Amino acid sequence: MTPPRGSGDGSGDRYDALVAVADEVLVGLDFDGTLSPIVEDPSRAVIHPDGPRVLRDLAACVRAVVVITGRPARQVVELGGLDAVADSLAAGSRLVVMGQYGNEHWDSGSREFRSPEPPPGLQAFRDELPALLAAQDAEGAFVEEKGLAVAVHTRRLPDAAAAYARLEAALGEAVERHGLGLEPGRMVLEVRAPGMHKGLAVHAALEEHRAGAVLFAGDDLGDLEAFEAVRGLRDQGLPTLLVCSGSEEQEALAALSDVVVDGPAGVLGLLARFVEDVRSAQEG
Ligand SMILES: O=P(O)(O)OC[C@H]1O[C@H](O[C@H]2O[C@H](CO)[C@@H](O)[C@H](O)[C@H]2O)[C@H](O)[C@@H](O)[C@@H]1O
Repeated sequence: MTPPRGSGDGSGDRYDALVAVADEVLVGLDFDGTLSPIVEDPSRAVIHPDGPRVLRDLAACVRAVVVITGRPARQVVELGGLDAVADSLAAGSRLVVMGQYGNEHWDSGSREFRSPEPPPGLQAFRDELPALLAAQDAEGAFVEEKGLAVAVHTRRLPDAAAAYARLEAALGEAVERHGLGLEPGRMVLEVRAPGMHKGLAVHAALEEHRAGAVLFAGDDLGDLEAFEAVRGLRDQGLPTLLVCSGSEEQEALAALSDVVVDGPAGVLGLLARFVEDVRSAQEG
């Protein structure tokens, strides 16, 4: 099989190794910037048009497809049209969402949402936030309420990068005072409970689905721990493939990746091709 476009040293072999053990593969996918194109308004970040079909076909040939996202699980099910995808799944397919960096859970079988209580300290931080934004000349920042977290977006401010830099320092100090964690992302600073991250979510998913191989795709800093976890699994001998959904805005994952593709369209193109290659291998 031809290695995927943009592949670096050894990535063609890694891709082929995953095709060969497809029914053991856990596919972990970030949502924003990986399955849905980045837009200014987070409530409008719907899945790429090819997403539902590719997720359905992929789920039919791997152990499980797990969307591992910073978003609330309920929001990703809505923005991804995942209830409809779940309705269309072949018997035995598994589609899962691990929301809020692995703190929340939804799956295509039960369709139930599980979520813990918000972290202590979050309400006190919320109360302080308007004054913090005003002190940094960032009153216009969009504040996204996530239940277990609060995300401060600078994308729509006149000088988004400068506002981001000012807020990163100020929010960092407040977050520490309230015993919370700061998650930096693409023009977003998220305040949430410390402890959980996507690397732990990858390990939990691997165990839950008894998977023996991993493909993970992401685009942003919140995916770093997942990339590191997958590289650790590779060192232990598991077949793995790391896919970066490339953008000019965030390049941190490219050096850790086996394949860099062009945004969500590129990720879904690679996954569709993976499905085709698995089907060909099974037929022939
Ligand atoms: O883990 P993810 O699925 O990548 O979620 C991380 C954050 O994504 C969202 O923000 C990003 O997407 C927005 C819509 O395209 C964009 O406007 C924003 O600039 C991006 O950072 C989401 O709104 C956050 O809650 C997530 O934490």
